[in-house]
Amino acid sequence: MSAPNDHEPGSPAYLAGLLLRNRDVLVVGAGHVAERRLRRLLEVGASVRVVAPEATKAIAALDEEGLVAWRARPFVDDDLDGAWYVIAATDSAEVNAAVASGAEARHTFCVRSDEAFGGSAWTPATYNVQDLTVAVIGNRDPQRSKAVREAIRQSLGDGS
Ligand SMILES: C[C@@]1(CC(=O)O)c2cc3[nH]c(cc4nc(cc5[nH]c(cc(n2)[C@H]1CCC(=O)O)[C@@](C)(CC(=O)O)[C@@H]5CCC(=O)O)C(CC(=O)O)=C4CCC(=O)O)c(CCC(=O)O)c3CC(=O)O
Ligand SMILES: NC(=O)C1=CN([C@@H]2O[C@H](COP(=O)(O)OP(=O)(O)OC[C@H]3O[C@@H](n4cnc5c(N)ncnc54)[C@H](O)[C@@H]3O)[C@@H](O)[C@H]2O)C=CC1
Repeated sequence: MSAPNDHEPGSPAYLAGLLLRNRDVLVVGAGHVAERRLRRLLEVGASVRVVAPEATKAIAALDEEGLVAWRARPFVDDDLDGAWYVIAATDSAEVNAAVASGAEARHTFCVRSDEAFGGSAWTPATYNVQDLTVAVIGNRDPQRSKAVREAIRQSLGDGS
């Protein structure tokens, strides 16, 4: 399946602060990448549905606690209905492509975790200090984005 976008590498992302509180967010896949993103989505109050046959212990525990709604089965296209934002984080390129193309058809922003240009959004390296959120997006170099975030964290100090 071809990538729905045709960005040039290096084309900048338009950074928007999504207000996801109580908004439906779909996470497809429940492995370690999904787990990292879920934490952040829950911090901002999103209403998260997870679809995956298998989940990490931490995600299964969040489901038990009622903090996310996990459907223990493979993705189907209808799962995308109603979602404001989608994360495709399965270990199958085919499934991630199907998620991204279904989201594209619905004009719903979607991160494709295994192929940057196959989706319509990227996840920044982020942290919060008081009422400030710092987010860094690079060009497919997450380690660099992480390092820049840490440099900003140090320059601000934890409490400022
Ligand atoms: C394009 C983007 C789209 C997106 O997924 O949103 C993307 C894409 C890809 N990442 C890959 C690999 C890894 N990414 C991480 C980690 C992070 N990745 C994040 C963001 C982004 N990753 C977006 C770009 C943002 C930017 O460039 O600024 C962070 C910042 C945010 C977050 O994930 O929360 C978070 C660090 C934050 C933190 O820790 O705080 C690790 C480390 C780990 O997992 O421990 C690895 C393992 C290897 C390694 O270390 O490089 C692969 C290859 C996958 C494969 O091999 O198949 C692709 C696919 C591709 O580039 O096409
Ligand atoms: N963007 C990023 O930051 C990173 C991306 N990756 C990429 O993300 C992918 C996922 O990585 P991990 O979370 O480590 O994988 P993992 O193997 O821990 O988890 C994969 C998940 O996908 C689910 N899954 C498989 N088939 C499915 C289907 N048909 N429908 C719904 N869910 C399905 C599995 O049940 C499991 O929950 C990797 O293949 C890699 O390409 C890896 C590291 C970082």
